[in-house]
Amino acid sequence: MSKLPSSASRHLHQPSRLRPPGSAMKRLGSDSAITSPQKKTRHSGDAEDTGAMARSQRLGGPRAAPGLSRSVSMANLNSAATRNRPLAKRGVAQSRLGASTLNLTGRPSNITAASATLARQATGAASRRPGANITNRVNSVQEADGGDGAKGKRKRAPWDLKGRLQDMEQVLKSTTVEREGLVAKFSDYDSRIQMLEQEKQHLNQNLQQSHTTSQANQEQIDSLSAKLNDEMRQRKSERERLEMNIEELESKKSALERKIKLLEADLAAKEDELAGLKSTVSNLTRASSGLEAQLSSTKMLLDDRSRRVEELEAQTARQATTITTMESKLVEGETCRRKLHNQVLELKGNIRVFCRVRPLIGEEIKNNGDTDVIHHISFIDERTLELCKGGDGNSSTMSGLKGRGNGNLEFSYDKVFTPCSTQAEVFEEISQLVQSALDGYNVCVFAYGQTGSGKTFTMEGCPDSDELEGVITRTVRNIFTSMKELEEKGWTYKVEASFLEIYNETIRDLLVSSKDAKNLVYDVKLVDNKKNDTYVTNLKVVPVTDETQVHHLLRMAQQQRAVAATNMNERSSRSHSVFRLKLVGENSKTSEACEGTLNLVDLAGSERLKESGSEGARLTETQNINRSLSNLGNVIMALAQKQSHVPYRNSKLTHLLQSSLGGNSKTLMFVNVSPLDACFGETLNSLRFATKVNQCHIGTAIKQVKK
Ligand SMILES: Nc1ncnc2c1ncn2[C@@H]1O[C@H](COP(=O)(O)OP(=O)(O)OP(=O)(O)O)[C@@H](O)[C@H]1O
Repeated sequence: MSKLPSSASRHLHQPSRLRPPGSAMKRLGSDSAITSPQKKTRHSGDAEDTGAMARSQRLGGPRAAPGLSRSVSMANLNSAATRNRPLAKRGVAQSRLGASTLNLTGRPSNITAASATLARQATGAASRRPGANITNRVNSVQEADGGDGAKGKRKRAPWDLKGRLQDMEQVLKSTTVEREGLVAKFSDYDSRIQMLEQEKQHLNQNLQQSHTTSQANQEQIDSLSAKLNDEMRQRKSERERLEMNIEELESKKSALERKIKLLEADLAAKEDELAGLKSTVSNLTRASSGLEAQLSSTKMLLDDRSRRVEELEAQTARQATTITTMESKLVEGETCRRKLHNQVLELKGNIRVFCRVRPLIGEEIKNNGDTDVIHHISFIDERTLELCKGGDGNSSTMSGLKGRGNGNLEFSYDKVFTPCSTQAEVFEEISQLVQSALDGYNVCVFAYGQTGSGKTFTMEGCPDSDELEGVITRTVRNIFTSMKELEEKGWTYKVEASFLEIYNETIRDLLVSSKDAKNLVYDVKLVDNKKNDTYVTNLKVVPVTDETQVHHLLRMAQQQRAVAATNMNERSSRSHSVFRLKLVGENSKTSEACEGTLNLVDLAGSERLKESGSEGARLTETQNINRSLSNLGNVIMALAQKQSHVPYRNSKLTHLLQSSLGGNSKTLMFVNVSPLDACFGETLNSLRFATKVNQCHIGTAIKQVKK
């Protein structure tokens, strides 16, 4: 009995020597926690413990202490053994086993509890008196026997001390035996406890070792974890970088894919183009071979042509010689032509008369019964017209006029233009005459007729219409065109223009404004007393080189002309206008030179005084006009009759035209006739005057050769 407390107390005081089992178990648990499925079946048996150990070893964790599993196995065995023992004995054994097991499982509270139980049992056994215990047992035996009735012994009577002593001895014996058994068991337990202690120490050492190993492993795990974390961070950043790279590459890839698609489309187009070009190249190759063949044939042809060219060049040289000869002949022919031309004109007469009847215009047609038929004038042929006036008895008595006996008068001139004649037709007839001025002749064309008969229309025309251009404009163009043509024949000309008017026997320069000409005196003078050539003092003479310059001068003169209204014509020109071109030519081939003057004169109206109804200033105008016109007739008559004195100086007009009316000039007079029935008398006067002029033979025109 004394051993039990010491043993129990040893157990009670030993836990301090033990490493806290919880920590070991925890380590094991933590080690084995990696394989949690095994943890669930951990306490199911030795095999499972062995498996756990094996797994623990495989995992590299601390090996489970063999003693621990052994103790557990033993505890299990003991527990199985105690199940077959009597209940009283089993309690002590269980307590011990429980203490042992609990020590191994490392639960200090359980150890304390087990130790307390053992202590209580020991204390209880020690504190109980043997006698009392035996008495109790005897009593309990007796009670049990009494209770059974016939089976057990009867309860001893109080007086049966001997019986009772025997019972007590018997109980003592059995108690002693039991005690001995217990002592043996205790000693057995002690030895087992010692063994377990050793085993525990061994386990603790193992545990310590495992702990150390575990710590090292933990450190290793920690460092590995840190490394792993670093590695993972690096991997993560690397992955992020790679993902960014991938994204970038993806975008690049998609851009490249788009580019590839574009390039593919481009490539397809280029391929198409290439195919087209290939076919073009093949076509061109075929064409080239054709062209090469053509080229070789062309080369042959060219050689042939080169030979031909050489032949032609030789021929050309021969022809050039011929041309030079021909040209010299042509010049001779031109000189001859000029001679013949002038001979023809001389034969025609040096003063010629053209008659022109203007058409009815505007209101005149209406007043004529809405017809443009002129009743009193008949056109017999190109040179003859007939004036018909019933009851005009004077006509037949007029000298020089043919009468048909019906009262009609017939007038013949070099040409008669009807109202239908155009400006171009009129000019056609005088173009050869004006060209004589280029040949060195003095030419004078003047228009005579009553106011409103068409003199200005004939000479100047309508400036705004090419079709209605008059004689002056067409003459200027014709002269410049002829000058150009004559250049080929060696002729070069200098042309000078002047434009004047004679108003009330006063000369006025139409190329100078009235303001500029204010203090200038214009007078007609003879260039040379031996000749009839005249000039006008202070008159502006403008050198001209082309048609445009002359047109400019004509426009200027037109503005300057004095135009006054009269009863006969609202635009009646009350002055004589004289446009003069001086043409000086030289022939570089023949060394010929010539000087001609062309006078284009628009005379003032020739109406009679009593019919014009003029008074005052207008009367003076008319008188001056009539005087100059009648003097013109007198000069022509004197020339025709070859009188010794020709009254040129009686009027400014005849004085100015002296050289153009004399024997060395060619003169053309237009007699313009009004179609109006009311103008019959004036028409008759004009036609009579023209007839007189037409009958004159002034003389032979002389070419003015410049020396
Ligand atoms: N052949 C013609 N064809 C058409 N109209 C014409 C013709 N001749 C003259 N005329 C017209 O008759 C009118 C008078 O003509 P113009 O002015 O030429 O007469 P004139 O004789 O010059 O008169 P004046 O002596 O008063 O200057 C003008 O309106 C003119 O346009």
